[in-house]
Amino acid sequence: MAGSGTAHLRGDDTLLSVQDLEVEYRTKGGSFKAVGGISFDVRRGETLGIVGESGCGKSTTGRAVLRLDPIAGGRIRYGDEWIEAVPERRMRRLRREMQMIFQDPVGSLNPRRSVKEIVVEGLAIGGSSVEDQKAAARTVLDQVGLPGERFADMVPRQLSGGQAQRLAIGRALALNPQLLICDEPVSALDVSVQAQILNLLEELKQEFDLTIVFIAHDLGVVRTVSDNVLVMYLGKVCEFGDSVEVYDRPAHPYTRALLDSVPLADPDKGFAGPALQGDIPSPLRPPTGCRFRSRCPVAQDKCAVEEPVMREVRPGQFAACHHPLD
Ligand SMILES: Nc1ncnc2c1ncn2[C@@H]1O[C@H](COP(=O)(O)OP(=O)(O)OP(=O)(O)O)[C@@H](O)[C@H]1O
Repeated sequence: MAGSGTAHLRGDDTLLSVQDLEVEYRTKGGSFKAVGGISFDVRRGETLGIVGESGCGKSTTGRAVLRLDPIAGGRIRYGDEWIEAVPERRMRRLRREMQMIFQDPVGSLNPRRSVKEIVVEGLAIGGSSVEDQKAAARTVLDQVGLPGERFADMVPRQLSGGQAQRLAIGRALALNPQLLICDEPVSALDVSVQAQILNLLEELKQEFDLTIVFIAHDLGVVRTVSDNVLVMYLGKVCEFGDSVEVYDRPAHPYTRALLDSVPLADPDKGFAGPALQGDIPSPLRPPTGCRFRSRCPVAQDKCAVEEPVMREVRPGQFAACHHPLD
């Protein structure tokens, strides 16, 4: 459940709980909240998709969970620990359990290390013997579809984009993570390769009981992998719910517009877009009231003066909108 701040209930199976998170950046033009008070829970074994247009704060949210960006407000609970409060030494250990996969796999890998060394790098921190490390590296490389005999001695630039992303996933897996934060992991890849990487993530999730936060601007991609989906706009959550429900019956006009902008999201309906008119307002000067109102086809006077709060529009589906869609 999202957007309800500390009021929400959490079951024991919640691995990650983000509560009223705020992240502020300082720029030449002034400081602004890239994430303006968002809340969500992720259960163990769940994949949560986070979607929204470029700049809405998806990556910032992911980085804040790993405390790579300073948390300006709110709380993040991982397991039994409060991320914003743990000492940096403990945080470094927790970051092994919470691995991040990035959009640009080649850029995220050390160009001077071989494939084998990149995987072993993570294992070495664990203090295992050299023989154990080699065997574990071979296993990991097999698991991500890069058989050691062919790939072990290559360097990242010799790999295709898809192979490099497999390696980045293998490097993360070597650390035995519980949570994977995948930040646009397939956006830079060809469509056919995208499907392979998504399948790989799904297989690994099942095999290793992973919990995944999957960040993407492409709703089509998120739909195929997510149990729940969180839709963000200008640093706020506008909709949250079961991904099938949200896709089939979006309640927020922004979600509707995003869906309509996806070419052939539904082959029967064809391409309904471009549905999103106008530019995203500057985060330095967001609109008053509802942030989406300047681009919203159903906005009315109230939307300019009163910020909508998240409320349950259908069981398990929440939207921050004064005029949710039926
Ligand atoms: N280090 C930073 N300093 C200042 N502003 C930043 C910084 N990082 C991100 N921003 C700004 O914060 C806002 C949110 O950025 P963020 O990268 O989280 O969005 P996003 O939804 O992940 O978009 P994208 O898909 O383009 O990465 C944007 O306006 C961005 O320009």
